[in-house]
Amino acid sequence: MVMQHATRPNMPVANLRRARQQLNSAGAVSAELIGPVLARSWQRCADAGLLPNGRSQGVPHASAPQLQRALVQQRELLSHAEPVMAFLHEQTRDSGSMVVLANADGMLLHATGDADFLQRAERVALRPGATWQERWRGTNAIGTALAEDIPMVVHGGEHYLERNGFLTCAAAPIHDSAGRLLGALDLSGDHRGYHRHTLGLVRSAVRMIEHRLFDTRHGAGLRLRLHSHREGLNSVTEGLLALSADGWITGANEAALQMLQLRWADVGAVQVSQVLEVGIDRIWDLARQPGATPPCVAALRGGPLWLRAEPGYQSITVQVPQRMGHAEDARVPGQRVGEAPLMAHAAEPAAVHADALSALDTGDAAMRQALQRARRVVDKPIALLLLGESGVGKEVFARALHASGPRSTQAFVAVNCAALPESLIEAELFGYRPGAFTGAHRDGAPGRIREADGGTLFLDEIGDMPLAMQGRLLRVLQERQVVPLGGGKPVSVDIQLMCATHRPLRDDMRNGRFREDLYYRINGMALSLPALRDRDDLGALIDRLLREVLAVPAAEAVPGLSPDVLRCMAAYAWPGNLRQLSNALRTACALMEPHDRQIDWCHLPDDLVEDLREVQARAEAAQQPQAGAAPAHTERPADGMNAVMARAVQQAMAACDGNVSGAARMLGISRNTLYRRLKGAAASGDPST
Ligand SMILES: Nc1ncnc2c1ncn2[C@@H]1O[C@H](COP(=O)(O)OP(=O)(O)OP(=O)(O)O)[C@@H](O)[C@H]1O
Repeated sequence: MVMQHATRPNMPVANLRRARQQLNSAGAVSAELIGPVLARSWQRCADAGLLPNGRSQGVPHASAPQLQRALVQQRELLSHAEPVMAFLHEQTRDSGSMVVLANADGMLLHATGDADFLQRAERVALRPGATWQERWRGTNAIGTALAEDIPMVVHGGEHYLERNGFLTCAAAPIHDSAGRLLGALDLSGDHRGYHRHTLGLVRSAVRMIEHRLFDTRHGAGLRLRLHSHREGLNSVTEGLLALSADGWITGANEAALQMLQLRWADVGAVQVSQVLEVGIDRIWDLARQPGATPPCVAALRGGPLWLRAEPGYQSITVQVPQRMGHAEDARVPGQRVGEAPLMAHAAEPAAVHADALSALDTGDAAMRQALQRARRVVDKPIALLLLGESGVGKEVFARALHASGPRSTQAFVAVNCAALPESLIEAELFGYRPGAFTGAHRDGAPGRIREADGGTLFLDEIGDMPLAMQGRLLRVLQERQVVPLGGGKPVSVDIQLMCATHRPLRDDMRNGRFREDLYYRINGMALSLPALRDRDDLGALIDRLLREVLAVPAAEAVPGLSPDVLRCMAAYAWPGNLRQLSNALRTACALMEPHDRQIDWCHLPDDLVEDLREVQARAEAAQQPQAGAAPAHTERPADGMNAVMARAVQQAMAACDGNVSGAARMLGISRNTLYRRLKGAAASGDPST
């Protein structure tokens, strides 16, 4: 099979042709012909059953709501990548190219580039929402860079699928400061425009993104910048280390790992004094003298390095006015005694992140009370226990609290204790040393508790944790140290603990299913989140969820629900709570046609329609004097349709601050109809309207 397209000079077309022939006849390809990386990739594609000249069947493409969800999940990456992508596009403008960002699953999140090339790229689905994993698109820079976790160029005929042979692409993986793969950045263009500096440009852009992510995550704490040349400090090629106050390395970038000859598994497990000839006290001294000349110190496993230390905004000393409280009270966790926080900086993230908690307040009294109580302990080391039925939003609540607190720039690590097999929980939580057990990764793993160091550990479904593991967890919480499986030195950890369960944990404790000592450790304060059927803000909640799904700003209208549907929803028991409501609205948005003005029965998932129709039938039957059917679990007892409608009207009016037009839009009815309903309610003496 002969590929049509040219390749770059150092990969002879003849080699590619022979490698194709080998693959066709022997099912295997020789690394000598095309290099080990490409050979491995082609082999994976062949093993996945891809035909070089075929069309792949069933390639996944995200729907608008799925893409929206992926964008929300990766909003931090996106917010840092977008300006860098714009910059990269600026550098390559009019060269017939485009810049693409993909998540770790190879789904394209964002693309920008020259209009004519964007159009050509559309033809091979190089656009947001498409998946560019190797198994669907064959060897390509994004998919292969992610699979191999290395920066790489895939040029012309090196693409496994013939139809991608017109492209030349350079991509590099993006990592966070713990080494987790977040996605890849790619620059694609016509293969005739190949330039050998393209990969260098992409790598620099990725370093910029990783720098920005690092600063956001670790800006509050002590950091070191490293370089083998003094002029390299503060450039994109510098090494970055985040340090705990007592000198543990808690985050890094790849350059720092290379300079110090460390691996990602060493992050959280190695002290700075083990790799650099400098103690933590000297680093703190340097951090307090921002203008001082950077010193050059010996790296214990490499050449000398210039370094600059930065204290982070939590540690900078300023005078705190007395009326703001005692200086001691104003101290941020992790801050050293005798220092007070720089209020201007500390207040700034607080103001930004307070929105995360406020956004959860859509008017329900029980939820508001839980939020207010949580807000009071947000900056205190109090373990929080969130109680409530499945799907009420316990994890969403925990994330919002983390985002609103002083640890917001640090990790939020969620572990679902019910989802892990008992045999894996231990390794997952506590980490393990190389070779600790059969099947262990050869580099070992730091474990989720250490990944949460400096941030928040969220243990979901803690009630399902096996008793033996409860004992180990208790020891970690008491001693604030983790010992990885397979032995080794205990590693200190500083975590804010939040736990959640839908189980009656007190009962479990009384009948021996849950350790009493652990119960009191994790329950510094318990908050119960209301079930959706007990909330009185359904209208406002729906409005907020729709805005989120459709990414509509507050000032613009979102489609309303048909009055019929809303009435039934208000009377429904919602066994799956907010998860069920949110999924139903996502489905509805995906099924709406551009001309649909409101969400109606035809847009809802079938099983929900079935339940809601049952609610409707029972409510109508209840209005007939002789209809005696007992209400099913799907219906609120004694709710006639009029009462349901009155409540829906009341909620909509409250959500819109009494604005009749807004409430009518939310209910999907005309203003006149709403006035009629308000009048009717007043005449019938309904106190709620
Ligand atoms: N306040 C909210 N705003 C928007 N969506 C929400 C909110 N709360 C919950 N959801 C939706 O409900 C889903 C479930 O939320 P979450 O995982 O926090 O619930 P949970 O109570 O922790 O559930 P479980 O006990 O099953 O783990 C979320 O993925 C989200 O789609």
